[in-house]
Amino acid sequence: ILSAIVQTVLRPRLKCIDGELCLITGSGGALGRLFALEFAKEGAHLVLWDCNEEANEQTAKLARELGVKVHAYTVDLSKRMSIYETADRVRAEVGEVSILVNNAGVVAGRRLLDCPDELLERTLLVNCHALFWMTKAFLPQMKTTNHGHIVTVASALGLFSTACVEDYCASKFGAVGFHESLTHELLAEENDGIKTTLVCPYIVDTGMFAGCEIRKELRGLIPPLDPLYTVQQSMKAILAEQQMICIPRLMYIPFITRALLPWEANVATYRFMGGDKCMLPFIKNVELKNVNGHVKS
Ligand SMILES: NC(=O)C1=CN([C@@H]2O[C@H](COP(=O)(O)OP(=O)(O)OC[C@H]3O[C@@H](n4cnc5c(N)ncnc54)[C@H](OP(=O)(O)O)[C@@H]3O)[C@@H](O)[C@H]2O)C=CC1
Ligand SMILES: CC1=C(/C=C/C(C)=C/C=C/C(C)=C/C=O)C(C)(C)CCC1
Repeated sequence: ILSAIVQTVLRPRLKCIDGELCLITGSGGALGRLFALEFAKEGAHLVLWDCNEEANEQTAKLARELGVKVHAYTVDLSKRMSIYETADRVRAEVGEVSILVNNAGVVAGRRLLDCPDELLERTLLVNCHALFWMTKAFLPQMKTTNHGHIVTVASALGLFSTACVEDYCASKFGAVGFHESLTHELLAEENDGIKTTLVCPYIVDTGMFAGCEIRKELRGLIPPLDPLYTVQQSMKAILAEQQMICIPRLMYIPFITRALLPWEANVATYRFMGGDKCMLPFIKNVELKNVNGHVKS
């Protein structure tokens, strides 16, 4: 506890990652692209994985302009063999990855009973199962050198839940459990040179949860996060080798009260803050998008 207090009060030393090889999944997306650019600014060479080739190439182009080596791969993270085959290619064509940022994520955005099974399954495959295959592919080499870092971009919804995003909450609670168990394993085996960081943001203004909102009066108090701010806070935590970060810090409160308060008290708080129905406008948005082919505000 004392060490945690000292680390909070004093500015922690940030590690140098110049020349390290960093793999980022979902690097064609909003947060993935910003992670790529922040890691590039720190001098890390990049391996970029995304299913969206065009968006990924755009990220690669932006990162190359910062003077680092970048290799982009098109991969479907919902397919185990696609992950293993691409990992083999990375090892043969680029080298050994020492920083792994598991950032790619999806959400069905439909009510459970209206949602095709495949869409629910995809959320678990991309947000949770892929963590197993990525770790199995890249941890062995990190273990041989006792050096590396595995970052899991989960969510505040991996620490507490809300209504109508069962697929997403299940996958992100899974990601949090995976991260914690892996961290304990590395510590128990004294692989103390391999660090882990869990990133748990609240709504980020990237469009992924467009429309998701809490009670109007409270929106000023807990506004959606700026994507760059989210990534910069995450970077600080990663470079400080911090085990976990909630963004904003306020998100530690529902995480703690979930365990501390009786269920009914949590339900009352959700109702009061508009946390109970926050996903309904988001789901409406997805519905409109599916009907019209574009998102309406
Ligand atoms: N935005 C938010 O409010 C929050 C997001 N997060 C988490 O942050 C992470 C990044 O989110 P964000 O940047 O907003 O999302 P984006 O949708 O902008 O980026 C996700 C990227 O992952 C790609 N991707 C999706 N499925 C696959 C797949 N099967 N194989 C390979 N790549 C895939 C997407 O491609 P395509 O676009 O083609 O689908 C996209 O480029 C996610 O894990 C998300 O859960 C956490 C908290 C809040
Ligand atoms: C449930 C709940 C809240 C709302 C949380 C929301 C709206 C979270 C959205 C997170 C997202 C979209 C994460 C994506 O990964 C409050 C008001 C904070 C506190 C009361 C309980």
